[in-house]
Amino acid sequence: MALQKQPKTVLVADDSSVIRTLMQHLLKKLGYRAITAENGTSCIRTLEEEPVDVLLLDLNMPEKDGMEVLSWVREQGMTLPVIIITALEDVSQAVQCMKMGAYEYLTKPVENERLEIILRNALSESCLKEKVAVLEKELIAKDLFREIRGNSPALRRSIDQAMQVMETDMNVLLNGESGTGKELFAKAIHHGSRRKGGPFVTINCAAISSELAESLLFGHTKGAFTGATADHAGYFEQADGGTIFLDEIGDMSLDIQAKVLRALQEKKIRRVGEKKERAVDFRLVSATHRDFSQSITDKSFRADLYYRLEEYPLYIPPLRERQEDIIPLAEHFLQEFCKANGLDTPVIAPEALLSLQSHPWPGNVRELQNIIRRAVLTAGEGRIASFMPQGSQQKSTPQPSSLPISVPAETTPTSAPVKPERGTENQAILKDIELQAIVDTYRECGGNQSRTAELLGISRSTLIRKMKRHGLTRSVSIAPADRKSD
Ligand SMILES: Nc1ncnc2c1ncn2[C@@H]1O[C@H](COP(=O)(O)OP(=O)(O)OP(=O)(O)O)[C@@H](O)[C@H]1O
Repeated sequence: MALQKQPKTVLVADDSSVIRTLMQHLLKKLGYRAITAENGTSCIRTLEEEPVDVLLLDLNMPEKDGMEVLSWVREQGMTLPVIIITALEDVSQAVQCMKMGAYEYLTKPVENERLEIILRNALSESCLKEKVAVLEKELIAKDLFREIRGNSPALRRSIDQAMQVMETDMNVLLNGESGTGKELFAKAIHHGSRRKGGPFVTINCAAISSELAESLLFGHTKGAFTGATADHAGYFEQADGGTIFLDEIGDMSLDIQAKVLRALQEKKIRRVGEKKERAVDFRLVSATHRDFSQSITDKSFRADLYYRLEEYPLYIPPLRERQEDIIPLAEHFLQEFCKANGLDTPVIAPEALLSLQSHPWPGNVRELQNIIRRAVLTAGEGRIASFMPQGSQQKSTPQPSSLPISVPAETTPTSAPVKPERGTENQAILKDIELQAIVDTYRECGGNQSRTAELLGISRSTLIRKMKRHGLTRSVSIAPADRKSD
């Protein structure tokens, strides 16, 4: 069933009940929804309470007159067209109204046909303006978030939320695994805020010792402690007028947490060794990969600070939750790295691309970026045949006990050997990747060989040969309890 178009709402503000009734009648005939106000005060109240598309405004009204209403409309930043309808033609008044942003100035009596045309034009113009404003906003957002590649629904949701909050001054808590792009989000939020002209100061809380934290965050005066040879402004002061980004905030000591809470509540800080307080105007964006509920339960993180930090919680999904982004990101990193280093861009073999999609990416986008860079450096003949697992992958590499198919210990995938000859190294890596791809796909297909072969793009007999070569037996055990029985 087609949705019915909602009629546009026209507010008629006029102290004459005759005019209001006549106008209401005419507007209804023209297909508009007409509402009325008998003076300036009730006109403003109506504008505050409900959406109005056009305002037909009389100038001479009791309480607040039309000019006052018009200036209130503009002060509020309302963009609706205001059509002045007045009894007396007064050129200087008309000029003043137009200067104040009125759409049209008409004198009574107004011909019905004329009013009809003016209303239609005013509405289509304001509709056009709205569309331009939406497009402008989209363009700005595209530019702000252009560094954040990927178009998966999960990532788009995070970007949309960041766009909603960026123009406000709310504290944002970014939550996501390491390497998901939290810092990129923090930067985009800063650049999309009214503070964009101010500084963006980043601190990794995990990287500063608790002894130094106070002085680094809040500054110190000369002589405050041994080695304090000069006055020093801390990170909060440096962020004055801008945004402070506290990365890994879950690693902050309880002592510093109390001081950060105070700074957030009072918007004032005190340098170490100084009595007076200094006012600082900052917005706080913080990030963590932790589950705070645990830290709050075990009292390693203050609940009151947590609630302040997460005025707006923003979740950044791990790469494995946005499969659609893996290949576009890989291609982007490939182009970017080759361009930056003046290298020819190699092509990626289809099986290598496939292996990217079956990897769980514990190091997220950072891991993908590193793997692509390393693959470019080791690519032979302009072709990336396979990807080198990163050191961090070791953790995620399935061990025999966690595999759905039995793998002899000596053939368990490993990360690259420490420093073998290049040829041997590449062979070992290729072997690892192949084994990994087979194991992952086999598990995904619930032990169905034909389906596994199809997904891997090889024949069933090749799959069986490869499984034999890697020492993989066909005894499949999908349930964890069964695994050891192979
Ligand atoms: N969507 C993305 N598009 C392009 N590059 C990305 C994207 N996400 C992350 N990166 C890149 O991955 C790397 C890690 O990103 P970033 O430092 O923002 O992650 P993080 O979540 O803050 O990590 P950590 O928690 O370890 O500090 C950076 O080089 C960043 O440029």
